[in-house]
Amino acid sequence: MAKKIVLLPGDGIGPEIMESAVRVMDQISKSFNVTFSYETADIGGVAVDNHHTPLPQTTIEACKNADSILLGAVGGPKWDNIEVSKRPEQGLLGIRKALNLFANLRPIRVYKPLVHASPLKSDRVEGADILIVRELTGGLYFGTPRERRDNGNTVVDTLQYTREEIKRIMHIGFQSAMGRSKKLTSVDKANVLESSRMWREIAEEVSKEYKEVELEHLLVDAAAMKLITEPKSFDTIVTENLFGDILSDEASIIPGTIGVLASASLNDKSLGLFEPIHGSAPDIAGKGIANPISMILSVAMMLQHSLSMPKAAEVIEKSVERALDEGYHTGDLDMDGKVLNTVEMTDKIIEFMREE
Ligand SMILES: NC(=O)C1=CN([C@@H]2O[C@H](COP(=O)(O)OP(=O)(O)OC[C@H]3O[C@@H](n4cnc5c(N)ncnc54)[C@H](O)[C@@H]3O)[C@@H](O)[C@H]2O)C=CC1
Ligand SMILES: CC(C)CC(=O)C(=O)O
Ligand SMILES: [Mg+2]
Repeated sequence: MAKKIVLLPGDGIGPEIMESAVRVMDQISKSFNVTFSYETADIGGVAVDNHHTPLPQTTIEACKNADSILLGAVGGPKWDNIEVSKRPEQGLLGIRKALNLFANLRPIRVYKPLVHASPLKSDRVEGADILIVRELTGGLYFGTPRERRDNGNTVVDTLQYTREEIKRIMHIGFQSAMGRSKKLTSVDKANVLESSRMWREIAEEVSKEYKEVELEHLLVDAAAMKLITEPKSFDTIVTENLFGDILSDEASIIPGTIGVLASASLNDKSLGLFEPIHGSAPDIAGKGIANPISMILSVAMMLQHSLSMPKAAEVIEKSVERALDEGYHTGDLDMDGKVLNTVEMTDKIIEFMREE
């Protein structure tokens, strides 16, 4: 039976790189003799324009009935000054909450050809391989109250976590570390924040169930520095929502561009949403030059984590690596070789997929 994939292209470069994703899926379909059926739905700014809300109920329903979901990106200057509940970003936060996608996996791998694309010294980045496990449905992005008070002269955001929310993401952190090199760095700000002190306590508690995993704690400010100075000292990182958001964008310096970083957002069932870690890149939207690799590797993560097709995921990863290895890249990467646009880069990757 056909696997039902909901496509949420969103805004800015979202639709441009989603086209690449669908072409790659079509190739997988041919090579592996599987059928995908696609349903496209609105989210973010495009949904505000078409439905007056960044997350229409029809989009939530389509996602709930899907085998898996791909998302491009949301947001852009057009919607920066509308009322908060209608901001495109609320659509993304809303779908994460509606589907309980609490575990966000953000791998940072330096493909060999990217070693010299990084602004960091190559001996620091060669072989770096990090997985950031980011809590995705709690913390500052969701806590209430969040409001202006005192005639607009005071502002409140709320950082709230329950014990259960921390425990479940900690288990994902430890389980991920078990499948890798058994080292887990829990990142917090326990010298200042009560929420971080509870985070650290729970990390210690849960670690008793994973005796083989070496657990270390790192304060987020020091972690931000060490990620750049010693990226290879990390294996798996587990952290709360805001810290994970910031640290993963920072980590894009390691492979040299945010345009190659993909992610999986998973719940406790088997449903997942797969998306690049970057945003809608309004500065390059409409020019056809976005790097499609972040989206194409999100397809690979979907095949791996959601559709039980690890071989197909491998074909995509190998083809991406080969394209980069042969010098083909988009303009966001500072490396030797041939600069291609989004469509040409996708063509190259698909050409190599056919040869796998
Ligand atoms: N998951 C999502 O949908 C996210 C949405 N946003 C939204 O996106 C909009 C723009 O946010 P920014 O802060 O500019 O972050 P951004 O991630 O969109 O862009 C940051 C920089 O990275 C570049 N970049 C990003 N993706 C690229 C790709 N695939 N290829 C080549 N270059 C790429 C952009 O051109 C820009 O210079 C905002 O409205 C923001 O709220 C931001 C982050 C995540
Ligand atoms: C709501 C989003 C714009 C948050 C974000 O930047 C992300 O998830 O990477
Ligand atoms: Mg972000």
